[in-house]
Amino acid sequence: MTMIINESLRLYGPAVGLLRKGGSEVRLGNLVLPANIDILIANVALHHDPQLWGEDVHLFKPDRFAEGIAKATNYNTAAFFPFGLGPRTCVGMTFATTETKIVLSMILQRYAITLSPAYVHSPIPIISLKPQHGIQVILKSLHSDA
Ligand code: HEM
Repeated sequence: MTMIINESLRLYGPAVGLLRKGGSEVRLGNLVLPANIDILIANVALHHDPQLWGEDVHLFKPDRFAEGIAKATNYNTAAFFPFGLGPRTCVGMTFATTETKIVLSMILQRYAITLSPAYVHSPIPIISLKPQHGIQVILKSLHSDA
């Protein structure tokens, strides 16, 4: 389940970018960032970069994470950060992933889920990334008494 959550966060993480404000002028490789610059770090771009993830970057492949995040990213910390990076990293990260696992386990113990033919794949960033037309699924009870 961890692999599935990580792959979902890679392709469809709710936070598509992080905002930072530069203090003083700083040199980053060939770039000189002036003082007081606003910076948008688009993690969504890095999560979809074929140079980091390979030509199948757009495919949903949880197996990428079979040996953990470090191996999946080739030990590149800046390749995958759905919860941010550094001292302001998301304080709800463990809570959010644990809650997701509990809720998914509870649903999957009771229902088989298939995607409805009505579903239209259209992720859209409106503050956070969300499915523009919702996610229509069909739940089939696994228990005859439910
Ligand atoms: C899948 C769910 C979530 C995602 C993808 C997410 C993502 C993020 C990201 C990208 C940041 C900014 C980190 C940075 O600037 O480096 C952040 C900050 C934060 N998140 Fe989350 N978050 C999630 C759930 C939660 C939950 C459930 C809580 C609270 C229970 C939470 C509380 C916070 C707080 C308080 C901050 C600000 C931390 C700070 O500025 O020091 N988040 N989150």
